[in-house]
Amino acid sequence: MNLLQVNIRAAGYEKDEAKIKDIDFAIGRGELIGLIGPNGAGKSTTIKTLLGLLPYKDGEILFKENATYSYIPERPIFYDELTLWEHLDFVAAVEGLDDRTYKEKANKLLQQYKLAEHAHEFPGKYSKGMQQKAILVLSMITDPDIYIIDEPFIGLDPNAMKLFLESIEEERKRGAGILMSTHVLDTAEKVCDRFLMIHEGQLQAEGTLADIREQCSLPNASLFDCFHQIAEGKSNE
Ligand SMILES: Nc1ncnc2c1ncn2[C@@H]1O[C@H](COP(=O)(O)OP(=O)(O)OP(=O)(O)O)[C@@H](O)[C@H]1O
Repeated sequence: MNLLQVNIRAAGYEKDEAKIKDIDFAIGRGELIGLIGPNGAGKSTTIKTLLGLLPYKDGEILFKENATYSYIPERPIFYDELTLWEHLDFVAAVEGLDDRTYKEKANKLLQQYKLAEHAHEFPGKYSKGMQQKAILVLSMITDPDIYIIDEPFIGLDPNAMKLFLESIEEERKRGAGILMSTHVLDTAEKVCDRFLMIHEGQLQAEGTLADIREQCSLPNASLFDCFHQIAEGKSNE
C-alpha cells in the first residue's frame, strides 16, 4: 500500500474559492517525487492541503496507517528561546524517542551538517543556510516514513546541497517516501523518480521524465524544456 494517497478535488484559502483542482497522486516507499511548477502554480498550496492547513478542502488525503511524516518548510521557524540541542530534545520528547539512540543520531547529523559547534546556539540567529541545515537535522531525527519538503535548496551551499542529496538518498533506501517541491530542475531531473508538474492550480503532466516528455510531445527534452513548454504554453493562451 502507498504511504500517502492524495485525491484533491479542490482546495483554497477561502470557502469555495479553489486555488488548486484535481490533484491526484500517490507516494510509495522509497519514492522521491518532484513537485514542479512556476511561481504561483499551487505547489505550496498543495503541500498545505496535505498538511491539513487549508480552510477549504474537498477531497481525500490518506496517510498509511501509523505513517509518520516530517514537513520541511521553505522558511524554517524556530523557537527564539531554544538552542538547536534544545529543539532536538524537544522533538525527541514529543516523539518519545529513545534517549541514547536519538542522541547518537543527532550527534552524527550535527557533525555531518557541520552544526556541532553551533548546537548550543539559537538557530533563530543562524545564517539562512545554517537554518535550512538545522531544520533538515530536526526533520531526520525522527526517522519519518514520509518527508514533505518545500524547496529545500534555497540557501544551501554546494557542500550542504550534496549532503542533503546524500541524506535523502539514505532515507529513501530506508524506505521513506519523499515529496519535494523545487525550482532547481536540473537537480530534480537527476534525483527524482517521478514528477508532478502543476500550472495554474492543476496537474498538467505527471510521471517519469519519459512520461512527461511524451505528454509534452518533446522527445529527449530536459525537464526544464518540458517545464518551459507547460508554463509558457498555458500563459500564452
Ligand atoms: N495565504 C494565501 N491566501 C490567499 N491566497 C494565497 C495564499 N497563498 C497563496 N495563495 C494563492 O494561491 C495560488 C498558488 O500559490 P502557491 O503559494 O501555492 O504557489 P507556488 O507554486 O508555491 O509558488 P512559488 O513557486 O512562488 O512558491 C496563488 O494564486 C497565490 O496567490
